[in-house]
This record gives sequence, C-alpha cells and structure tokens, in this order.
Amino acid sequence: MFDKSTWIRLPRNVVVGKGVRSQFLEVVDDLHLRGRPLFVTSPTPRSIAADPIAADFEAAGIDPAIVTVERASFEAVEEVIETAEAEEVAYLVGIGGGKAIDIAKMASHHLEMGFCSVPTAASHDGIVSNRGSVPDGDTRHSVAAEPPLAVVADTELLADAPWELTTAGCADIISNYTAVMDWRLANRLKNVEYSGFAAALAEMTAEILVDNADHVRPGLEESAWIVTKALVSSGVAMSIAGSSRPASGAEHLFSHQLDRLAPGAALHGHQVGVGSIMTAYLHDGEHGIWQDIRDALDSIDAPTTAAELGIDDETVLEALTTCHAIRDRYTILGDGMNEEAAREVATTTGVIS
Ligand SMILES: NC(=O)C1=CN([C@@H]2O[C@H](COP(=O)(O)OP(=O)(O)OC[C@H]3O[C@@H](n4cnc5c(N)ncnc54)[C@H](O)[C@@H]3O)[C@@H](O)[C@H]2O)C=CC1
Ligand SMILES: O=C(CO)COP(=O)(O)O
Ligand SMILES: [Zn+2]
Repeated sequence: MFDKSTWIRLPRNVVVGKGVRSQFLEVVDDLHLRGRPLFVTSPTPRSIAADPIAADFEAAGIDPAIVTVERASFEAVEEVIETAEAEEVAYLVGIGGGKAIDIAKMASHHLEMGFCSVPTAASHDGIVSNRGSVPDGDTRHSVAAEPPLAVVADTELLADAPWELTTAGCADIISNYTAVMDWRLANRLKNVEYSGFAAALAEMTAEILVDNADHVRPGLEESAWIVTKALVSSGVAMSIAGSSRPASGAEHLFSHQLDRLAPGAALHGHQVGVGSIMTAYLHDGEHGIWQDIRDALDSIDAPTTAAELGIDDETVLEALTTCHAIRDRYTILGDGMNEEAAREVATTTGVIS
C-alpha cells in the first residue's frame, strides 16, 4: 500500500533586487502580518539594515522591538523568546548573517509566530531553509525551525558586504556536490530517507553557480543576484527534503568540528568548501571531482587550503579524524578516519602541506 505523505513549507514571497529593503513594509502588508515585529539582528547588520528598516516602520506608525545577538546558541534562542514575550510582538524578522537568521527562525518556531528573513550577507544557504544549526557542547544540532514567510534580499546591500561573505556563500553552495554524494551513500547503506528531487535541485544549484563563476566578482551587483538566487534554491532543496541533507554532508561535519577546535577562525562557507575538496577525494579518488571543486572555489577567491582558512594543519587533521562523531549523520567518513588516512587525503588534495 502506498501511504506516503509530505508537507513542504516554502516562503510565499521571495523578493530579490536592488533597494528591495525599502519594500519590506509592503511585503509584510502583503502577508497580512499585523502588530509589532521583533527584529533579531547582530551589531553591523543592525546599523546597516535593521535600524533603517525600523525607521520605515516607525514612519508608518509601527514600533518594532529589536534584539541584538552575537552567537548561535540555545541561550540566544531563549533570550529572543523572552524578549518576544516581554515586548508582546506578533512576528519575528531575522536581519543579518546566518546566525541571526537561524536564531530568529528557531525562536519563531517555538513561539508559533510568523518569520521573515532579511539577509545582509550572501554567506550561507539558511536564508530560506526550515532548519536551524546550533552547536551544543561536543555536538551540533540541525533543528526544525520556522521557514520564512518572506525573504527580502537586497542585492545592493549584499554587494556592499565584505567580499569574503559572498565567497563563503558560493562555497556553501559548491559543497552541495559532496553533501548529495553523502546523502546517496547513506540512502544505499543505511536506508536514510532520500529525495531525488531535493538532491537534483541541490546539485543543479551548485552546477549553475559554477557555470556562472566568471560573473561572480567583488562589487558587482550581478554577483549578489547570482549567489542569492542559488542560496534560495539550495534552501528550497532543504525544505523539500525536510532535512539539511541536500546541503550538508561530511564537509559540514568537518566545518562544525573546526568551529569547536578553532572558534571564529574562518567563515562557515569557507570551511565547508575546503572540507568538500577532501570528502570529494574520499568519495571518488584521484580522478574524481575533487579538483573541479578546488578549481571552482579558487576561481571565486574562496580558500582551498588550511593556511588560507587561517587554521593550522594539525587542527585540520584533528577535525578530520573526529568530526564523524559530532552527530548522527552517516557520511563517507563512516566510523571515522585514522590519522594516517587523514594526512594522506589532506596532503594529496593540497589542503595541508
Ligand atoms: N539553517 C541553515 O540551513 C543554515 C545555517 N547556517 C549557519 O549560518 C551560520 C553561518 O552564517 P554566516 O553568515 O557565515 O555567519 P554569521 O552570521 O556569523 O555572519 C558573519 C559575520 O558577518 C557579519 N555581517 C553580516 N552581514 C554583514 C554586512 N552586510 N556587512 C558587514 N558584516 C556583516 C555578521 O554580523 C557576522 O559578524 C553558521 O552558524 C551556520 O551553521 C549556514 C547554512 C545553512
Ligand atoms: O549549513 C547548512 C547547510 O548549508 C546546514 O547544515 P547543518 O545541518 O549541518 O547545520
Ligand atoms: Zn552550510
């Protein structure tokens, strides 16, 4: 008997383009969101985006509450929930990078309130997804979160952001290649639930980005456009899958472990990109796609080595040999690499010297 069912939650309004942040009030109105919003942001995004958008709301007679967060943690989610309750808000808006948006979407999920996403950096594919990513001691959780009702991505703002944030977003997308390879492997070996549609969308998104890599250049608004569309598409793949699997495999485990071993050293997207070079090699060896991944990263100025990440070789090896245990997600790393094998892959791919 065929008794499958699925519930795919996607944004209703995706607004991308030059100056669209000034249309945010209109978008909120279109969604029939009423009452006071809570803006969840971090220090720089607050000054460049949250405060100006708040001024638009004030001019329209709505007084938004604003909370500034610094880290992605369950404590930060708790703090946002408490602020939302104390300020009696009606919906939440994440304005900033991946961490502010993740915290806002997780708090919205708990509060059963609407959520809108206003990215200030094209640095990650959580702009649209229905997942939140939170480190917790020795482990890392991918938790259910509220998908945005609307995404308002102002390409002018995104093109003005530091260039490395955009290259990090590109690398987060390029890592879809290995994430999908891991997902297929886990499906074959462990019967992990798999969606061919979500996998194809995640891979195609990486493909289109790589094909357009020549147009991804600093200061070009077209770059912000290309990367943002890819980030939205990758987030949709996660929402179709109901899991971060199409965009997160062993390369993400590696990055999450680096976050623990070398906190703040490098951006999420850059770490997963370097991880992807190595896990591609583990999947299909010397003549496989690892060199294409490395060349694609190189062509958009994303790091391809430990030195470019600002992380020492020994830390890379420690992350490689321990990251399989960070959470219950079967990947090409299986039950872990030994140090010799880790040194071999990291050296052969030029990640360490
Ligand atoms: N939920 C999901 O599906 C996903 C979640 N993530 C999560 O997102 C996080 C990574 O996101 P990132 O954006 O790389 O980190 P982040 O949120 O820490 O942002 C990096 C830095 O850039 C700053 N920033 C943002 N916009 C700026 C601008 N326009 N100008 C100057 N500075 C600006 C931020 O304030 C922050 O200091 C990780 O925690 C990762 O796990 C990443 C991908 C998917
Ligand atoms: O970063 C992500 C996808 O790019 C989210 O994945 P995680 O589930 O590994 O946090
Ligand atoms: Zn990612």
